[in-house]
Amino acid sequence: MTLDELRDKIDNIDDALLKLYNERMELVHQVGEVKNTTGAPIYRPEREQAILNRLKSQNKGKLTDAAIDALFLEMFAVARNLELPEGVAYLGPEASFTHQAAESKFGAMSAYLPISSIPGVFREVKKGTAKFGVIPIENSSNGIVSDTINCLDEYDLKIIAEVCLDVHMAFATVSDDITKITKIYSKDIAFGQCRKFLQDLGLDEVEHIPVESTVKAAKLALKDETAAALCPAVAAKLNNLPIRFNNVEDDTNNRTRFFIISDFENASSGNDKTSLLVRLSNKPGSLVNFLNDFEEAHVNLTKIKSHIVEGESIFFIEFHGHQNDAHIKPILEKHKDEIKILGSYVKEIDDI
Ligand SMILES: O=C(O)C(=O)C[C@]1(C(=O)O)C=C[C@@H](O)C=C1
Repeated sequence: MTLDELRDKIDNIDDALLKLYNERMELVHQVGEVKNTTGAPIYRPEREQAILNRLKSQNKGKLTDAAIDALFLEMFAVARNLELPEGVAYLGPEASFTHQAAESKFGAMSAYLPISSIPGVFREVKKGTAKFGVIPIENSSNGIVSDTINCLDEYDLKIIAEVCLDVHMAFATVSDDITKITKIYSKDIAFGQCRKFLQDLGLDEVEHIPVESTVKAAKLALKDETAAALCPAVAAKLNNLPIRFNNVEDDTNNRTRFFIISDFENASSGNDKTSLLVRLSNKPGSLVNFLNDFEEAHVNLTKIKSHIVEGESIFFIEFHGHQNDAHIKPILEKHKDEIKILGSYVKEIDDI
């Protein structure tokens, strides 16, 4: 076939797709009307997951699972915005890793609100300025984010989804001579994550200047020929700062997990994870007794981390399953005075 013939065929398919998209959006609009009468949430991660699973299992074409995710998640985000435009608050600034995590769930069309602190994200969701909040919960190198645990404890909001992102750093500078670099801007945590790279290039001795965000680091490096920034590639691109080296972090498996919080509870998807905060009495064996109940019910515990809130020790616990599953509900009921259920949500990863 000639190029023109191939393009004619593509045009025909695009016309058919447009018609189908509009037909689908018409139905989505009707779903929105039904939900409006009952006050049901627009975002249903478990329904989206079920659609994706069904499509992937019947897929016989060139599309990979990741490609199906990319196409359909964007379409769901557009659909949700047509049902009811809802804001997304995230730990900013723009181009932060949390922003990327937010965009991976809420697509290009959502109204985003960068917030400068984790408690600020919780406040804005609680007030209703935004329907959803996106915050980091843990990083594979740096562990649990205490601010997020504190806020999950303090606020009556639910975890409704998790997102996991590979965290890659770029070394970006306007200088084309690395030996002229006298200072590097980044977030304090990032210098430690890129220590070997800095040593290898003889940049461990130059001044390391910690700033609030890697986006700010990119902005500062842009103004100074003797400076560089360690920042996500998107932050460098957003500021037109040339990237000299990509993926400069020591641990190339560096990953961060994020939570999406809102004011509603998910229904079961059949592939869920649940997060809890647990305050146990200060008696010998109380933790073992608590955990035994999960073992006896064959519940797979995936995480247990102790955390101090105002001098008091609490546990952050996660397990596979939904809080309403028949084998889990009785355990949560038995311990209801000791636990705070933070949410059940579609399991994206087994553990970070
Ligand atoms: O099924 C629903 O509840 C819908 O609102 C429709 C739809 C979709 O586009 O298929 C859109 C948003 C929800 O998150 C899940 C699915």
